[in-house]
Amino acid sequence: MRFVKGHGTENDFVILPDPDGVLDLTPEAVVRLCDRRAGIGGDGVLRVVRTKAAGRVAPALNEAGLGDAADAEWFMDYRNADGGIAEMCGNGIRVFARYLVDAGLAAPGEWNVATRAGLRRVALGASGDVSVDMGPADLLGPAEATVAGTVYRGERVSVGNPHLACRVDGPVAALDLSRPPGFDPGVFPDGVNVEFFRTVGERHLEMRVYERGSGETRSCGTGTVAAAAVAARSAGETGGGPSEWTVDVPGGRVTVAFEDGTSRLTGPAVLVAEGETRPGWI
Ligand SMILES: N[C@@H](CCC[C@H](N)C(=O)O)C(=O)O
Repeated sequence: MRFVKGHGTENDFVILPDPDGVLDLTPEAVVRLCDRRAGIGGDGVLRVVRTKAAGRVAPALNEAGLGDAADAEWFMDYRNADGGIAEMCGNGIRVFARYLVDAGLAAPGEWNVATRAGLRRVALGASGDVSVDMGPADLLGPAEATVAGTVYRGERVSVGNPHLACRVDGPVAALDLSRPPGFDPGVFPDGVNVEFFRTVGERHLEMRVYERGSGETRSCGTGTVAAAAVAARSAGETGGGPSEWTVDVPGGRVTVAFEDGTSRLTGPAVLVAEGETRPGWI
């Protein structure tokens, strides 16, 4: 099985080129690939499938209107490190787009990628940062997370996938995220990605995240959009006007811009290695 390894602000992925959707990518195989000691290591897997073959790997979604090759040539089949499926990945889609250009499967420019959350438009050059139109960040009301016995009030946010973005007063580095934050499973029946953020300057946040299905990661693109959306609303910037936020995460920095009811995530996407798994290992 051929693979490429890449990351976006150190949120790292095993990329599996599978244009015809023929790999038997079981949850167990994903866990083995993402294992940092016995496998390749990663926060998730990005399977690269032609949209016209996506019916093989995501049949229900395809029937619900994933789009077709005219809308998006490629489908991002994203998996968390625990083998579970997620709707969207903001760092992953940048790495996915960089891989396609690097492999000569897409040209630099602007085009759609099909995801389980719908189509997302990426913009990238021959090298450098990648921008993604992430769609609207929907603020859905208050909820709580618990870390080491302390309750943090936050906001439920949908960026295609579920988030709980909690503002904290002190440095995010002080939080103990060695265990999963507690949350109400009645509010989040499918689990949730929990962000903790603090304002460190004008339209400038620092953030840490505990991801559903992957644990604490060095960055979460959809999470940065969720945190910036909550911060923008607190700053009274809820209209269609331009509002650009810088978000520092342990693995680097991204920017999140809101305009005309949508959000744009911009940040690095780096490919670091490629290879082949040993026959029979998976
Ligand atoms: N790291 C990703 C989000 C990946 C999916 C998430 N763990 C979930 O289960 O929703 C990002 O960069 O957005």
